[in-house]
Amino acid sequence: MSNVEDAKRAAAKVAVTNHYPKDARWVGIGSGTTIVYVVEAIKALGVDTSLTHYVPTGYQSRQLILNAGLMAVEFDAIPPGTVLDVAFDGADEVDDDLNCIKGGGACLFQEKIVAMQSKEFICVADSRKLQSNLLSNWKYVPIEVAPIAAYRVLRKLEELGSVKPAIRTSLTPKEGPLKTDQGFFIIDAPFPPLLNTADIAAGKTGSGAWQVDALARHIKQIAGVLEVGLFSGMTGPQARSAGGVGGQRPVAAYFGMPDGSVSVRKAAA
Ligand SMILES: O=C(CO)[C@H](O)[C@H](O)COP(=O)(O)O
Repeated sequence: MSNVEDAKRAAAKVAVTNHYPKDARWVGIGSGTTIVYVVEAIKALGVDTSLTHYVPTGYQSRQLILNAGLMAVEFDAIPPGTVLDVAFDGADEVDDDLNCIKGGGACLFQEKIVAMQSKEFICVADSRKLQSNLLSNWKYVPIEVAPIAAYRVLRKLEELGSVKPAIRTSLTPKEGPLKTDQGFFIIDAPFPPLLNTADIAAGKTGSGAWQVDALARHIKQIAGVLEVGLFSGMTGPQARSAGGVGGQRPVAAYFGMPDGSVSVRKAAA
């Protein structure tokens, strides 16, 4: 087992220990390689899961839930008014404000609606994802788009300053664009590193540098965009005190470090 895998497992264990309610009824399960260790940690708790509904964020996530012997309930089968107790997910990068880039695994749309339907969204990752600013190590924003609008969206992204945005292609021997679980395309749009709130407070703007929320809003406004892989704005508790349900930004992010420790970033209340 590599150090990175050990780090993911360690972070998942601490995140689940700290945030999994023992009487959970509705739990969001994200996508990717790290979430596998979250499900492992949930099973290791040894709590009764027979009445718990696990809401997947895509095909891989659903298979993970089913293979663990847990009950999978698709997002559109959640009874009206139900708020998930918690959602766990990985991330491609997390900044000082706990804004995230997601979508490396092409599941960002379902990941966002599950996070936003949850009281608490918890992020689990390894130290490579821990950065002060988004787009430092991970170089592009994944964006889910309607296939018919893909070339128009590419041009609009260039107008926003993206250099060489590209339609993601399939990793399989089948040539052509990768299709998401919605049958949409993913565009990967490189931008320069984004500004965090400390940069804004310090008056740092930088040429062509976007603030996270502002870039997310501008991309979302392009007709043909289903969802943007920038998770920013309110946390779940903030959204609920504003009369909403949940937020896109995690309340806490856990990072497995190379020395075996787990580093935690928590959102301000
Ligand atoms: O956003 C995602 C999928 O759309 C994943 O959560 C993200 O890519 C992290 O994956 P991994 O845990 O394999 O590093």
